[in-house]
Amino acid sequence: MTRLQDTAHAKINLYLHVTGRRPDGYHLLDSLAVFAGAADTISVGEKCDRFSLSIQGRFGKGLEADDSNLVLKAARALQAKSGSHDAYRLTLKKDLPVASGIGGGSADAACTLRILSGVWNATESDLCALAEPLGADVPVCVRQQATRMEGIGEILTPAPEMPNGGILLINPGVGVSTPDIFRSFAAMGGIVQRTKPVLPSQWSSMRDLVDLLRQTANDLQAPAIAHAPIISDVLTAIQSQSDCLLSRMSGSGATCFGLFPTPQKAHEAEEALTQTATRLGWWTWSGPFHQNSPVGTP
Ligand SMILES: C[C@@](CO)(OP(=O)(O)O)[C@H](O)COP(=O)(O)OP(=O)(O)OC[C@H]1O[C@@H](n2ccc(N)nc2=O)[C@H](O)[C@@H]1O
Ligand SMILES: Nc1ncnc2c1ncn2[C@@H]1O[C@H](COP(=O)(O)OP(=O)(O)O)[C@@H](O)[C@H]1O
Repeated sequence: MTRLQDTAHAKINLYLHVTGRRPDGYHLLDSLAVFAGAADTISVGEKCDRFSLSIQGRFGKGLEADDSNLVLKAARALQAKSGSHDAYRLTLKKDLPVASGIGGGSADAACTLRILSGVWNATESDLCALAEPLGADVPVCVRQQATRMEGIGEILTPAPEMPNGGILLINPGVGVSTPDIFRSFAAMGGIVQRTKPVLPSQWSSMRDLVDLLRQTANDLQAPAIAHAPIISDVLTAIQSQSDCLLSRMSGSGATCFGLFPTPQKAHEAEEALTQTATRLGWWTWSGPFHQNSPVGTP
């Protein structure tokens, strides 16, 4: 019997500036993270002696359901914090590509914390404290709301809610390692001095948002293209769709996104690219941005 279920949404870095480096090697970032409707799903089933995980979904194959899985890591971290010996059968429906710059694993970890916080009455501040050691992207995924991320991802400031636009996501099926991309970033020249973007209190339209994004970049895009040149082809394919307002890579890649005036325009672009995507084995998704529901209400 399934007791609880929640969705772990794809995180999209609309811009990503690398602004510095900590003594431990982690990079300081300034990034506007938003969430797309595309998501994994996590379900909590029967109570049992030890946490167990079964994995389904298009991208489930190749992902181990062992102790390295961020779902189990998150569940055990919250169990330890709550002092409980209860454990549950967990199921992950993995519909987001793995190691693809949209934080699927981080979203899964945060989603697990949110669902189990309902079981153990953990507070949002408990979740935030547990999120940070699980990965730099996990804290932003706890709330799944438009957020400015700074530090290595732990300094979070609410950002204006997304306008009612559409987003197209394309992943060319090439897994990209985040540490490798940060290493290449340093090797290719490292930090570029940039003016810090000033975000408004709200966006009046998608065009308003895109005007600001045009003054920004994803600093990891060039190093990722050096690892996986196919990313350039994906960006060109998205940009060549009518009504595409902006195309860019998310995170450390290889998933790229296109912004459109409406979800319908994003669907039309996805349809126009169906043949290419099928021929080349690309994963595509189009639709609206995710609008958040509060923590604890799966
Ligand atoms: C680049 C970003 C941007 O949102 O997204 P993804 O490409 O992963 O989606 C994130 O910072 C990724 O966060 P996450 O994937 O959780 O990273 P972690 O597991 O904590 O770290 C993996 C490795 O990436 C490097 N790393 C990560 C984050 C950061 N701010 N600086 C880094 O240098 C480090 O080498 C670290 O060992
Ligand atoms: N539930 C999970 N989903 C995806 N990846 C996971 C998960 N648990 C552990 N991982 C590991 O985390 C790494 C980063 O995965 P992911 O979050 O999908 O990358 P990205 O943030 O680049 O999209 C993968 O290489 C994978 O082996």
